Amino acid sequence: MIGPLNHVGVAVPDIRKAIAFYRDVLGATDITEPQDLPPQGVTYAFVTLPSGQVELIEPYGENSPILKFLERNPKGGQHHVCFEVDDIHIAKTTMEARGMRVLNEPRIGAHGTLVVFLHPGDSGGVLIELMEAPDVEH
Ligand SMILES: CC[C@H](C(=O)O)C(=O)SCCNC(=O)CCNC(=O)[C@H](O)C(C)(C)COP(=O)(O)OP(=O)(O)OC[C@H]1O[C@@H](n2cnc3c(N)ncnc32)[C@H](O)[C@@H]1OP(=O)(O)O
Ligand SMILES: [Co+2]
Repeated sequence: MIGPLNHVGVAVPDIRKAIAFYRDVLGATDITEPQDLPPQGVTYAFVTLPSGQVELIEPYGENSPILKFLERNPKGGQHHVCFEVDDIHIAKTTMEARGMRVLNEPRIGAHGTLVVFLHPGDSGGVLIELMEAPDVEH
């Protein structure tokens, strides 16, 4: 059921500084313009490296879910990993059946498909995002 790793999420205090680092120091390519995603409380941008994408996320708004993370990690840090699934609804019920706390109802994520998050307390301290793979026929 769990498909390929889609991206590694990195929380940052300043997304444009972070983009400059990934571009100028690491040579990232295909860098997207920062986009606000108010319902998810983040501003995000994707940078591409040979092994895949890094998603840079900066808090958006006072209720951003990453504000406390950045209070704990003021310079930013590795925040989550995101795996693709064919059907987010099946994935959600399967994860719940396997004892995972799913933190939200499926909602649109940065790639424009439905996503859910698993509570890191159930997944070895790693925040896991599941996203419905783009271009999957339903
Ligand atoms: C969706 C758009 C985009 C995309 O790709 O499409 C994104 O990925 S945006 C990513 C930002 N959105 C989210 O992270 C939504 C899901 N996250 C949450 O609901 C919260 O961040 C939550 C519940 C994971 C943590 O909330 P909060 O930090 O406010 O609660 P606590 O401080 O009480 O933390 C509880 C417990 O979890 C540990 N924790 C928190 N964040 C992380 C993390 N990123 N990785 C691992 N562990 C994390 C924290 O240390 C606490 O642990 P404890 O042992 O209980 O002290
Ligand atoms: Co993500």
